[in-house]
Amino acid sequence: MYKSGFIAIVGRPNAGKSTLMNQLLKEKIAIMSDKPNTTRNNIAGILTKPDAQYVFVDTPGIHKPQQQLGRVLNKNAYSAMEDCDVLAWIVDGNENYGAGDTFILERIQALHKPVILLINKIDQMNKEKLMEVCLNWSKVYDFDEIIPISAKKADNLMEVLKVMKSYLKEGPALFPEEMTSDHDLNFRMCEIVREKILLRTHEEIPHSVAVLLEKSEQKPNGYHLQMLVIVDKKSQKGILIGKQGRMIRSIRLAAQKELSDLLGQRVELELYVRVEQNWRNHEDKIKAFGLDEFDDD
Ligand SMILES: Nc1nc2c(ncn2[C@@H]2O[C@H](COP(=O)(O)OP(=O)(O)OP(=O)(O)O)[C@@H](O)[C@H]2O)c(=O)[nH]1
Repeated sequence: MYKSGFIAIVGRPNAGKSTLMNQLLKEKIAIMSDKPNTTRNNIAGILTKPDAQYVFVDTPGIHKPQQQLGRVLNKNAYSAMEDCDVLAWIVDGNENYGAGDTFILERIQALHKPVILLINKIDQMNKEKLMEVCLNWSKVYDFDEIIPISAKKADNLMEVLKVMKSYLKEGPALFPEEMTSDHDLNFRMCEIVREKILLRTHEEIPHSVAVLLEKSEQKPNGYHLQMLVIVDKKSQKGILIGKQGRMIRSIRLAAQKELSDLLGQRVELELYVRVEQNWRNHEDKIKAFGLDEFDDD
């Protein structure tokens, strides 16, 4: 009996959603960093097995929004939750239950869908601690399943797939077998650049950056890409460029390397930094940068 369906991966920022999805798919679909709210769009990763097709939707970490962008990100996440067959709520086992979890719990309760709790980062816990964490979480909600995992070490992920499958519907594959993501190449290329920025910057900058592809051209000596990096303050532009252009160069070289791997050929990347004052509070700009996936809601 073949099964297929959508699994929304939800959780607080930094819980490990993208790591989990990339591990399950054995391919880098979503970018990762230690900065909260790395993921902005709902990213579908598709895993096709002989007996089932799993369509994972990696949602932006749900959080109390401070800006218009935050509200849009939450809206993207909620929409994925409404459309899925089963919810996988991933939590960082090292973190205590907090206000951010109540926020998610309220949403989950309203949906009446099967919920699998994944207690992540067990590689950082001993057995006693893990037992205590499982017990504490079992009091929070009547979860359909609780599975301790380490997304990073790919620990217990076969069990996760087995359990998820039991909640999928009987039916044919929803996407072609060879497809691993529903995001196009341009999006993935911009995300690679954004990841390199996130890995090198701190505080407000990671949240203030958007990356747009301006031009892509196939030339005899490889692929030429021009990308625009948008920040929301003039001071951030200076930081991103760095002393004698060192920071932007380091971002460019790291991204260029990964882009070459992705495209399987030589890549020449040009980066420009532009200030769009306070863009995260302007709905038209959020839409223009492709971050509002449901702008007709
Ligand atoms: N030790 C350990 N670290 C992990 C594990 N899973 C994820 N991490 C780390 O936790 C951090 C956040 O992981 P992400 O996968 O980007 O988290 P996310 O939930 O997608 O975050 P947002 O995109 O901000 O919502 C990264 O530094 C990961 O390397 C794990 O199983 N063990």
